[in-house]
Amino acid sequence: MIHLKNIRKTYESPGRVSHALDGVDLHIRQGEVFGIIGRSGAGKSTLIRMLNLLERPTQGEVRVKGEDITRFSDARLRQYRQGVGMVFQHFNLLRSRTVIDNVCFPLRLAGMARRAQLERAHEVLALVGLSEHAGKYPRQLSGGQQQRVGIARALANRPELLLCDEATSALDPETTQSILRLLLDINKRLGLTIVLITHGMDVIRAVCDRVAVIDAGRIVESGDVLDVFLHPRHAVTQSLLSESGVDAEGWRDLAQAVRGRLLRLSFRGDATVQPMLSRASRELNLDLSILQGSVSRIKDTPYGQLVVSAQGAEPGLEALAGMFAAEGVECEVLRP
Ligand SMILES: Nc1ncnc2c1ncn2[C@@H]1O[C@H](COP(=O)(O)OP(=O)(O)OP(=O)(O)O)[C@@H](O)[C@H]1O
Repeated sequence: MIHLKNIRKTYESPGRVSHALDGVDLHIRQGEVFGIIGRSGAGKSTLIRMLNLLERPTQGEVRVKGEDITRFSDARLRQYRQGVGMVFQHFNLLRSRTVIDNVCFPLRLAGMARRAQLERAHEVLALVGLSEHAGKYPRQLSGGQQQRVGIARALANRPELLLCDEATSALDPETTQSILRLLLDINKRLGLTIVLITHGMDVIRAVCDRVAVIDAGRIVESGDVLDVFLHPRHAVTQSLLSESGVDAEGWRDLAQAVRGRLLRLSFRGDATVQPMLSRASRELNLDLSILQGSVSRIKDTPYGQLVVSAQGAEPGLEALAGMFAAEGVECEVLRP
């Protein structure tokens, strides 16, 4: 659906040139939830704003359904932007307008008649669970409710693409989860494509299908969220994961203290709940001990990773990898 090709964005101020984006290539598929994660100043906001041209690239193409939107006329761009909703970290609601008027705002800009505006606004308020708050002012609502208004406003014009600029960063953990559930529900029910930026891996894990990690204006790693969580390659990805409690390397401190072969096992889906360790121990006559492990979910898919030491006779050790492979478990030898 969206292809970013060799995007560069340079900001120049007296005595300083800043390369906010430095040759970004990215492909976002129709109907997916795509996450862009990186540290502060990495270029996330600049990147997401390329998708509705709130920022224009210094160089490169932003292709949406085959067309380079950087070449659109002003009128064409206005029309394109009506098909793109945006949700902001600090909600950006009009404080002096009621909830319903905030949601009507983009519909009014699009030239819709007042009656139709109200009808559509009530529809999207129902979708985000705020029907009974239509006549209130933003200050009368909690942060989570205000963000729901922001989402309703972004959906009013029936966009095909929803951009979320740190949409949950100003919210507490519980409210964050409820907003993320709402975004997932919208993605499934309306089939719209969602692109979000965040600095938290928990957000990526909860809602994204695919992820790109950005650092100093470059995409340093990208792929299916499961693959990136199970096999992070870049140091930035590894440290972002370890900050969110997914530490793939913690076993190293214990490795000296145990004997035997060290294996890293990666499970996904049904394999996560199979009693494979006890079976391997029983059938191959091995002693297995766990040095590190985690089991969690990415969207609806359970996944897990274990580091185990295996001790026993050579034939049993040799058969172990094959037994795991037959069950769809990846087995990596960390120490022979
Ligand atoms: N209008 C601007 N003028 C000059 N430099 C800018 C401008 N906007 C962004 N930058 C610079 O571009 C780089 C990327 O900024 P950007 O806001 O995209 O990062 P970010 O990853 O979204 O950071 P944060 O998480 O802190 O919002 C930074 O070095 C920033 O200082």
